[in-house]
Amino acid sequence: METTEPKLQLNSSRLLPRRIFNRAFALVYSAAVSAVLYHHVETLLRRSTATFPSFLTTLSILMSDIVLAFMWLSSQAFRMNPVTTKPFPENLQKVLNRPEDFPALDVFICTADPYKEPPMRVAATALSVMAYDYPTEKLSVYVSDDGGSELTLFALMEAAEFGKVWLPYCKENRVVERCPEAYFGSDFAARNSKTEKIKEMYENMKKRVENVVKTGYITDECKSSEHEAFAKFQTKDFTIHHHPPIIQVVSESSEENKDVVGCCMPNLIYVSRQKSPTSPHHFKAGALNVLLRVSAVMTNAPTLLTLDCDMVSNDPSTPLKMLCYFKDNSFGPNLGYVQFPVRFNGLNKADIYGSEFKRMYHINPMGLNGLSGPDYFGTGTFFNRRVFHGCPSSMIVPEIPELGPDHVVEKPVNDRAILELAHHVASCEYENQTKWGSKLGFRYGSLVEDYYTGYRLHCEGWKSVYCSPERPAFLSEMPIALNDVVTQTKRWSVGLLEVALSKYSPLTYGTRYIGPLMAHCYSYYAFGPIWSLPIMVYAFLPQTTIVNNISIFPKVSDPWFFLYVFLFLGAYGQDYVEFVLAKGTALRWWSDQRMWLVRGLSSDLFGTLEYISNHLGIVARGFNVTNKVNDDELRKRYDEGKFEFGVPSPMFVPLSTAAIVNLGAFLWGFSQVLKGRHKLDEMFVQMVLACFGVVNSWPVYEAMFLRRDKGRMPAKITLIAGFLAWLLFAVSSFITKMHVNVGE
Ligand SMILES: O=c1ccn([C@@H]2O[C@H](COP(=O)(O)OP(=O)(O)O[C@H]3O[C@H](CO)[C@@H](O)[C@H](O)[C@H]3O)[C@@H](O)[C@H]2O)c(=O)[nH]1
Ligand SMILES: [Mn+2]
Repeated sequence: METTEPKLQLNSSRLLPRRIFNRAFALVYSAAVSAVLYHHVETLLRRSTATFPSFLTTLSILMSDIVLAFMWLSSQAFRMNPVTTKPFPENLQKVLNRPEDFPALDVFICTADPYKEPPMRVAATALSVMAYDYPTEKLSVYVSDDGGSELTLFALMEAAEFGKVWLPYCKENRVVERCPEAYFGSDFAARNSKTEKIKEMYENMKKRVENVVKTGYITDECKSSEHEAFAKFQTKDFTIHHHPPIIQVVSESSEENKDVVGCCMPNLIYVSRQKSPTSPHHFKAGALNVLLRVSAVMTNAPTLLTLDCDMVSNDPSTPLKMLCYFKDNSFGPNLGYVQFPVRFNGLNKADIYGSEFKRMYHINPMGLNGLSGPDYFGTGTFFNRRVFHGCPSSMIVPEIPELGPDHVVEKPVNDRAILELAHHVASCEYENQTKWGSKLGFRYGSLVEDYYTGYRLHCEGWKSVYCSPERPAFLSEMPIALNDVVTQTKRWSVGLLEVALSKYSPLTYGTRYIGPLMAHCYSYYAFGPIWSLPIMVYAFLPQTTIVNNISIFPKVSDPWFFLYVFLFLGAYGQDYVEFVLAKGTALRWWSDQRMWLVRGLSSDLFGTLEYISNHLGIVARGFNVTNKVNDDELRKRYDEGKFEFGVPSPMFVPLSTAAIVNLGAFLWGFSQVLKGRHKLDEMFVQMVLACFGVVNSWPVYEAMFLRRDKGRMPAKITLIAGFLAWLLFAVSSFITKMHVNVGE
């Protein structure tokens, strides 16, 4: 009898048992949601004869609850089929044992501003992936520099030199932290003379790079042999917004370029695409498309990895884990990308800004795993290059054969003809009258090009996998000042609305192409900015009515009251349980829900306004790059768990006003109850909401009245917020009195 070799399992998937509970709960909860909506409509019809303010109040509550119900419904799609997966790289090694068996891998790293994104950090990211446990001759790292800065190029040249020592050292000593900064700062760093020597080399290189960044130019003695490379930046009229394409092979994978033990080095290529004030450059998506083309011409690896410049590798075996999916035939040829989670370094204990984004980066992707797969996070993603060339069943032929996914590159990266073509495909005009950005490559039209591209790929029929190994594959950093945080999420809000309200809206186009469940998942994000409406209403309306002695919710003895209790505790309870099951702490959960409220009152609201003004042509769209430089004082305050206000940002006004309004309403209501003028059972729901607002606003009060450090709330914002709160109370009581008088 014929014996077949047992097939080695490359990965396993597990359907989470909680789906049964989720489905049952969704059924019960949807009955409760319908009941409450019915209740509102009924009240509204009854009140249409009542005074205008009370009609308006019920209408606002109804609209808010419709939004909450819609968001709740969309979020259920994530809960129907959660799946986790696990790769088995040890089995893969038995299948692929010769370097030739590995597919080539092109890594894309994007940077855009040497002052917001320190070149040293970009260099560390590049080094951490150059040191992957992967055949070096198969590995190419491309750095896209939208900042068009010689400082970044200088840092990469230094990194390439240091890499010749660092790569063999890592492999010899089986170092896991292959970002030198992380390794030398950790307790795992070996203590011996060789390590000390390498550490000193690293420190010296860091000093050189940081010095150059501080002075802003590269002195002649810093420049090694590559004089001519820097000359490209010194041409007349060179600016960030206007310059020719610059492509520089910093380190070449060749016989001549070896590390200190004689092994081949990976390719490291610097790319700064051409910029011109008259051509749209489509931000990061545009940069990635240039990298797609330049890399196609130079190496054309079938697998790609996209990384933000601040996302260092934390596990050298990640590419093997990725191959456990791409090499597994059961996924079929439709597997488009493998997404690893975004995890963060240096968050404070309570993660005050909810920077972990547990729901977006961890809980929801597990839910998507049981459908067509996770959305694309923009970083930490391995792609099959083929996805950028049309749907799985029919390939779109590119303008020139060298850009096709099957094209074989036969010349070295430094070949003259290759370099010439690479410069050509990195020019501004190249994309005119082509399908790049619409049918080819990363998609244009949204500031969240990652979300949008992933969505369009799913619509074309590609699938994806979310793989979250125990040891984080990558580590990134998050902004630690509130203004930076909400500026980042404001950009996301604008980008999401651009998708939600386009002809590719997940609700319409999505439902047609990816089915209702996936479409709801994508809608949940796309329409996310409308959280702002119910949050604004619930932050101000019940509070204002307390002060005007109007009861707007069922009283405690009313059976409808219990419905409210169930809806509130049910949603919060389920959210809490999921958060804790995803290894969250109660403290971090609290911060997470608070940030949801903060975003509703700042970035979601301002993002919506920005979207509207972009649309009307009042303000130009822009990608505001997140600041990645923080001073020590700010870091210290963050580590102590203090919110950083500091700057007089307009985005702080609504949340400061809400803080004052809630406190005012709560104190006033409480005193009225004590004096017997308010009946507590009639005002109970409103008082609970105001109290909830007060508890959530605690850091705002501290920043307004108790703190003296630089991160406190600017007096200007406190004054404006105080005035607005007063105005709200005054106007509302005027209207109420007027209508009472009219009614009499
Ligand atoms: O014109 C641009 C603007 C940005 N970037 C790069 O894009 C990356 C992300 O920018 P960042 O300012 O860090 O934005 P974040 O909001 O932190 O990034 C998240 O959101 C972005 C979409 O808004 C995604 O592109 C990112 O992958 C995702 O991590 C960085 O490496 C930038 O250098 C460019 O290359 N060109
Ligand atoms: Mn970022």
